[in-house]
Amino acid sequence: MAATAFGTSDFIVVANRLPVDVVKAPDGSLTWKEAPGGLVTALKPILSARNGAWVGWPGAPDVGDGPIEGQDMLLVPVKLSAQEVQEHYEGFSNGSLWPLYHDVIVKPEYHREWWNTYVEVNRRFAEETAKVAAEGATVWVQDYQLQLVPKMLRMLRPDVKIGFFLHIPFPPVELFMQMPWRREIIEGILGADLVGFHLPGGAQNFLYLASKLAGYATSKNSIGVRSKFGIVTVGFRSVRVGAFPISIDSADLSATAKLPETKQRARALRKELGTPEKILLGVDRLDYTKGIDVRLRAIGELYAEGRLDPERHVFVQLATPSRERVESYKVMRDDIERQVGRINGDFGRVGRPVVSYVHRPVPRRELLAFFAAADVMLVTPLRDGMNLVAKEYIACRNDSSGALVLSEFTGAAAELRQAYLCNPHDLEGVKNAIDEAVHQDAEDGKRRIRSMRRQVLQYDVDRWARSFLQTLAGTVDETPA
Ligand SMILES: Nc1ncnc2c1ncn2[C@@H]1O[C@H](COP(=O)(O)OP(=O)(O)O)[C@@H](O)[C@H]1O
Ligand SMILES: O=P(O)(O)OC[C@H]1O[C@H](O[C@H]2O[C@H](CO)[C@@H](O)[C@H](O)[C@H]2O)[C@H](O)[C@@H](O)[C@@H]1O
Repeated sequence: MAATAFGTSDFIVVANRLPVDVVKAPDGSLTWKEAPGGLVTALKPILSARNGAWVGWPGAPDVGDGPIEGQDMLLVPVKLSAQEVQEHYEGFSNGSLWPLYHDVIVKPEYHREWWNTYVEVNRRFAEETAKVAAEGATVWVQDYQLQLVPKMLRMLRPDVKIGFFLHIPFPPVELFMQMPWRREIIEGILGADLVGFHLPGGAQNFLYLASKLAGYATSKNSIGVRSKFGIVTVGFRSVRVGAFPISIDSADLSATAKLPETKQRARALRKELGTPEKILLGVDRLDYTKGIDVRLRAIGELYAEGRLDPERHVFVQLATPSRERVESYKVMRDDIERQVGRINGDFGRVGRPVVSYVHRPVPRRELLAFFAAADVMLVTPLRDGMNLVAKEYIACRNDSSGALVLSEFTGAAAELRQAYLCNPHDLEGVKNAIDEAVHQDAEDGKRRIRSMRRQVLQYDVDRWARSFLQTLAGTVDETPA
């Protein structure tokens, strides 16, 4: 699959963001920087290997028109005005859909203007994609920001094969029914030939809604892990619906973590942190779904109860800025920074904070050195579609040392059963999981990490993409579960 000489492509990823963001320097010049989040981490190696095209928003309002060659792929920018960014991205995508699909952790807001702009922006994405898709191309539409694109694209280009993958949880019917435009969303997604979710539960929720809300006939079979799927009959078409848990480029991460320079940097980090006995680490986009506040509360109480020792145990939280203009994100940032200050005030000393907090993205190599240095990784979301960070940490533990504390409310918990699993709503449970992980028996710890490494190294991002794309192409067994 490749971009053709005529500016069209036979393999296209359509995602809200391009894999790089345009940044405007004070002198007006434009540069590119890596876009945040797991969707980009996962899809970049897939598209580079296939030399396809990526249609997406460039993260800035005023980039030039037309496709851009680069990054082993054709980048097709969809320009959005400031108002469209506000109403489509910050508004409907991250003020309505994101909280609704993440268990209403904050209250979703529903505004007709946001919805109207969501429809318009989805239409623009569909039109741009229709222009660059070669005859019979495969188009893979990504995520909640673009749920109407499959249907719109099918109307414009009935010749292309359309896949849709949702990177976040798909909620149960009781929550989804809140959505004022619920039927339009289900119909939009059903424009695809194949609809993928991380977990069988999301696929089941979707099948149920397609039948009960939109009245389509669905296969009654239950969906198992990976290649089993259900069917929705839409007119003369069959739409397959299944679970495809995403993963990471495990071998590449493992190899980079093994490099002498990564190990050296990991040793240097330990020194910079005051050579503690144990380093605890959190790595997240600064998002209220990630449970950063929960882990800080747990750590504060563990220091207060003497179960963690400020002289021997330090915590590092790396937080990438995210959706900073959305009010709930501002409120959460203030809360987290207040908690960091309080814990350091109570338990740190001058020149030796117990919590080191960084509010900016860390370069990839540096991040891997942190994973290699961390004795205990804390992943405590209140809800998360998958959570690639948990898998990245495991891939970097080449000597099988370390421990993972993992929320049951992540997609990753379905695969990483040997983690110290916890319920993020149960503070004592989170504290106990952290305590156990910090004080684990070394041999038991190795057994756990080895077992998780087998899973992560075997089922990598390439297998994820291949299993989705082969199902879309109809080259795998189509017998439902
Ligand atoms: N502070 C950070 N610096 C650099 N990369 C980060 C940082 N926080 C998260 N990342 C990267 O972003 C991705 C996050 O993916 P994931 O855990 O699936 O959650 P999400 O996509 O919701 O942000 C991972 O590849 C992770 O390594
Ligand atoms: O584009 P942003 O608004 O900056 O947000 C970043 C991405 O966040 C979400 O990531 C999800 O995808 C991951 C990979 O499948 C998954 O592991 C994680 O659980 C999800 O939260 C979002 O879904 C993406 O669209 C964003 O680009």
